[in-house]
Amino acid sequence: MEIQKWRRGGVLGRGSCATVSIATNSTSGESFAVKSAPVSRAEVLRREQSILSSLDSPFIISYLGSDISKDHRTDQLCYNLFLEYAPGGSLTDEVKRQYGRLPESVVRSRTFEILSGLVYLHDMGIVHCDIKGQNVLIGSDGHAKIADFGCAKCEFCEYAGSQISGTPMYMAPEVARGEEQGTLADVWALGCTIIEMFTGTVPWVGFSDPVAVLRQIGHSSDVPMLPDWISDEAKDFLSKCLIRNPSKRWSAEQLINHPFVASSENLTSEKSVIESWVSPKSILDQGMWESMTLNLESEPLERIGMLAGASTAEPAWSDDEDWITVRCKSEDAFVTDVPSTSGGGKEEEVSLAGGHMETEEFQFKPHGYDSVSGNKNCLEGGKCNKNCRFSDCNSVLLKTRKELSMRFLIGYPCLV
Ligand SMILES: Nc1ncnc2c1ncn2[C@@H]1O[C@H](COP(=O)(O)OP(=O)(O)OP(=O)(O)O)[C@@H](O)[C@H]1O
Repeated sequence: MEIQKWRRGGVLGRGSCATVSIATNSTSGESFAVKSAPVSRAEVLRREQSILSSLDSPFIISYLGSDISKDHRTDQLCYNLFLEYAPGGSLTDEVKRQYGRLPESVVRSRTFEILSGLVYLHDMGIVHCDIKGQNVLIGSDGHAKIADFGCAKCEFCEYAGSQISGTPMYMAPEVARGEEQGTLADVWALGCTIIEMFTGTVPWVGFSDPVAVLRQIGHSSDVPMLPDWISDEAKDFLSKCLIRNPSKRWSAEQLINHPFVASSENLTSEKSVIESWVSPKSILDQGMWESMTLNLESEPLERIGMLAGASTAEPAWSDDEDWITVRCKSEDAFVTDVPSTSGGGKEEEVSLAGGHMETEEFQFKPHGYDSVSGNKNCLEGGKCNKNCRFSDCNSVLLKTRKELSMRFLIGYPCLV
């Protein structure tokens, strides 16, 4: 359904080129994500739109439309890209929730899903150029979906894209040397993402300097170290992804038949769907230089400059939205009364419960999204119409006053 009237909710994340917020379709009541940037700086978003709008795969985040709106706070025109909302956050978030290591069975099915997305993209003549845990989102169907096409190159699109781009830690040797960035560079990055799923860390460890890591990737004969506890099948799969010479590296199409993933088609279990309903996170805890996306034109010094700039990211929550400050009265049971949403900054009391909250004072903003029943509103006019348990009403977002980088969903115990 075309999205004509919609309402912007709280910020889900901020990247280098855009802010992503949750939004509600005023006609259907359904939630979706809106990725916005000022019109004057929306070139990357328009490129993303031109690529995403031609795609249709369960393993790629769905495009729902776009428009231009006026930001009432700044009076600026904003370009908005409407996307399927991925309530499970990113794959990096999923790894963190599992204490930094996904079980091999889950790694297999996530790998199968990302690989299926890559086979589809490569067949369409598209190179993603920035595959990593942060750019894979977990959808409401429990599937991993490739997102963030801001760096993508497309053979047949209006915006072909030519420059080398991506995230240093995930770059293939030929990319780090600035030579080429084709579909096989996505396969190398997939190998790095699998290491991230197994270990919870970036593939190259012990580097404090992006130039050193680019030099290591581009000019040594090393490949990232494979975890020693994984199966031989997993090691063999990774060894095919992480071949330094791109002409010898396996393609996504070859890898989809590898025994590591061949049997995992239906492995995304009900459990992982349920586990995927969790708080989207701040980007601040992902602000390490290792994971920054860059558009790398050429020189190391320039690259460092870009990294330095990128690391000054703003907090993922802005204070100019109409959050309401509430005080936690009890540590048990229900949201018994959600105060009205009128008036940002107004302090009200609310009874909260279930799971410990480490702070007593926080802010919230209802979005009317119920994780149990799907897209139905469980909040009407700021009142909870169901006496939702925390876990029933997943999109009431909370944030602490003192730590802007933290946020919670009602229903989730402290995730800090
Ligand atoms: N469809 C979505 N559903 C839920 N959360 C999303 C969605 N799209 C993006 N996000 C959140 O917003 C964050 C930033 O989004 P995204 O990576 O697309 O922005 P970007 O500006 O392109 O980032 P980058 O700096 O990597 O280029 C993501 O890491 C994720 O947490």
